[in-house]
Amino acid sequence: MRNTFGNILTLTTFGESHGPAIGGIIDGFPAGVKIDTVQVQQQLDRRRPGQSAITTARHEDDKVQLLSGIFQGETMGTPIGFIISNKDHRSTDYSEIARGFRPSHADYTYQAKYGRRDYRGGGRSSARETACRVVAGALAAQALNTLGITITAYTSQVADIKVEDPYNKLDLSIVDNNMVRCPDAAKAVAMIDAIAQARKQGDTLGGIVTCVAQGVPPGLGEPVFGRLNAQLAAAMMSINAAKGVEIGLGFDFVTRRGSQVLDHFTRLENKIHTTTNYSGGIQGGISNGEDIYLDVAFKPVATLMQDVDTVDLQGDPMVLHGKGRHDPCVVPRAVPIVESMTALVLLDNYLLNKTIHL
Ligand SMILES: Cc1cc2nc3c(=O)[nH]c(=O)nc-3n(C[C@H](O)[C@H](O)[C@H](O)COP(=O)(O)O)c2cc1C
Ligand SMILES: C=C(O[C@@H]1CC(C(=O)O)=C[C@@H](OP(=O)(O)O)[C@H]1O)C(=O)O
Repeated sequence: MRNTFGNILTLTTFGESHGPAIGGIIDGFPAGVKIDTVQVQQQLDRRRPGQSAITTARHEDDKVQLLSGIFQGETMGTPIGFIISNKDHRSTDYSEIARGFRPSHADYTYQAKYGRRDYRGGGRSSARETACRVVAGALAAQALNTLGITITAYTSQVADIKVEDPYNKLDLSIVDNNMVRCPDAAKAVAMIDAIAQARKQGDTLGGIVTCVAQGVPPGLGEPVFGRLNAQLAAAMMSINAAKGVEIGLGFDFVTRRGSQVLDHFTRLENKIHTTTNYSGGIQGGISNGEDIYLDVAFKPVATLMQDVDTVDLQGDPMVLHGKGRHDPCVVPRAVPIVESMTALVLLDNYLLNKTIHL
């Protein structure tokens, strides 16, 4: 199992959902970046379980302990180690799952790959691991902020309830005004209601997180196999339950003619820009200086609070009785995770890029 992300800036994570702790090591982080640890904790609070009526009821305070690499409020250029305790695990919820496989979770594939698995809370396959990405992503975002780069994500769809306005017509400063993290207040109410209803029925919903990175200079990304869009897509698809990524117009390009979707050039304040941004800020795998925006589709959570037919370890039929504390929809908590993965990819590429002209 490869547990490390990145080229120059790397993140290695460890830990299982019901073990004593999770944590990570960030290597290659540049020296001299001022770190606001309160802001790192705030970002973790946006992801933590038990934060609202529409998330898992597992209560973790997710207080991060930064162990190394930061001295007198600044990064040292040395490895940044950190740890987060697991305190509210309830492993008895998983006694049936020890005997059988949840359809569409990772129980069967882990068993097939390793011949064993930590069934408690899904072990390593649990999205609990994403807390580590948020620590690293929050630090990366602070480095990017000093370069004038900002990253904001929000919930743009839950089931069939969709925000129609594009990101640049929305007020992204109000994303956290509601618990589903949707900047369209009316749609947020409908989304929250839909998630609450699904939860009552013991069911779950999917959704989309949209993310925008602003202030990215032209020139980030490796032009062939390491295309910036490929790296972003891989980073997003490494998030639990992510099943699709679109960059710029994405799949909507398919129904347009070339003449309708050219991003024409113009000169603005003595710099070359485009008048539209169908490309989502990336052309030829390289950032072009426009906003980078992308959508990540998340499937409905696999663990249902109802009886589910499955098979046991021998392949004989069995019924799983829905039990435990699970998210009825991952998107409200996926918002800071998508921001974090975007920040890690962009900072990594900034550090990788030797030819960038600023
Ligand atoms: C923020 C977040 C929270 C999640 N919460 C749950 C959960 O409570 N229960 C569950 O079964 N899956 C949950 N998932 C999804 C599983 O972790 C995921 O489905 C599992 O690891 C299998 O991977 P796959 O769906 O990518 O194939 C969550 C995912 C994310 C991103
Ligand atoms: C613990 C977290 O979320 C968990 C993600 C998760 C899964 O299968 O991904 C299953 C649930 O685990 P448990 O049954 O142990 O509570 C969620 O609560 C977290 O995100 O920190």
